[in-house]
Amino acid sequence: MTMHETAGVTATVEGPGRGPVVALSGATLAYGNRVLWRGLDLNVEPGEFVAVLGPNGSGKTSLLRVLLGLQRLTSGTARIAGADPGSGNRRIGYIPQQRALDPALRLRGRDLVGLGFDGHRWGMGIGGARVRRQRVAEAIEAVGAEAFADQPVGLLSGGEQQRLRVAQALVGSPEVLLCDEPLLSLDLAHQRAVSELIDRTRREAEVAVLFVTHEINPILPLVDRVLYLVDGRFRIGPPDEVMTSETLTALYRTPIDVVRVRGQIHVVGAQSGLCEDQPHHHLDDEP
Ligand SMILES: Nc1ncnc2c1ncn2[C@@H]1O[C@H](COP(=O)(O)OP(=O)(O)OP(=O)(O)O)[C@@H](O)[C@H]1O
Repeated sequence: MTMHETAGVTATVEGPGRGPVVALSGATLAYGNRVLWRGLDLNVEPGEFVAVLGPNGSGKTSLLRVLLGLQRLTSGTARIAGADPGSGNRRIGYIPQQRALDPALRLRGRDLVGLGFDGHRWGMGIGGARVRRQRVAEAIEAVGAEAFADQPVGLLSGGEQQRLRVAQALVGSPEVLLCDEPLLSLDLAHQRAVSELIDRTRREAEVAVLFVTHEINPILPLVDRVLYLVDGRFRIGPPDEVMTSETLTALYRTPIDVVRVRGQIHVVGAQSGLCEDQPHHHLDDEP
């Protein structure tokens, strides 16, 4: 797999000090009486990598849905890529939670990736079509998908489909990347490769990344800040501040131990469904 080339990602950067790419202020989301999160203030700067953690049902995907304009806040405000959610989607790359595509889907992988480019400002004149083809090819190469890019996507494995989704999200040179558990169903080599691609993209093109995950360890070195959601409450801060026994005990309101072993974080608690209860590596694994 060749992951050394960036997926032709050169987001339009309006210069230093252009302000947060994602801005939530006093944001509250409730379904009926159930409050997922309340009073959330979060600014994500260009190039910043924010991991969104929390147990099942804590509202991680709902946060991405708010930013995509698919779900209205109950109160507070949200802005993304300089616009209200739902109106600036061309500047947003989105990697949805893995869902197997219909096996009968005849669309080729290359065309799936191309959908991520369409609506782009270059339009579809002769030059535009050439640029589109080139950018799609670069994105496919960046995720190591050349070997299967011309096959119907419905026949590909879950991991192959997922790599094409990553390429689709990056091909339009987004300003912000919203990722919903993008490493799920990828083997370890491709987890590393996709993480590195996202990391390189955000550094080179100053793309802000919001990365929903149940497992922080594969991305721990990349994370600038963690947003940890639990039962309507949240904490935001660098991993060293949030991923501590004290902070998570306060957040879960039940005793939690955060153990660091060989550079990895393991969260241990009596309550089932904790964020890190299924680490990729056991504590006695070799590093
Ligand atoms: N439109 C809706 N109406 C009512 N409840 C909803 C709606 N959308 C989501 N929910 C509920 O809100 C809760 C949060 O869902 P969400 O998918 O955001 O959680 P999550 O943190 O991403 O969970 P997981 O880790 O399981 O993916 C869930 O209990 C879900 O059933």
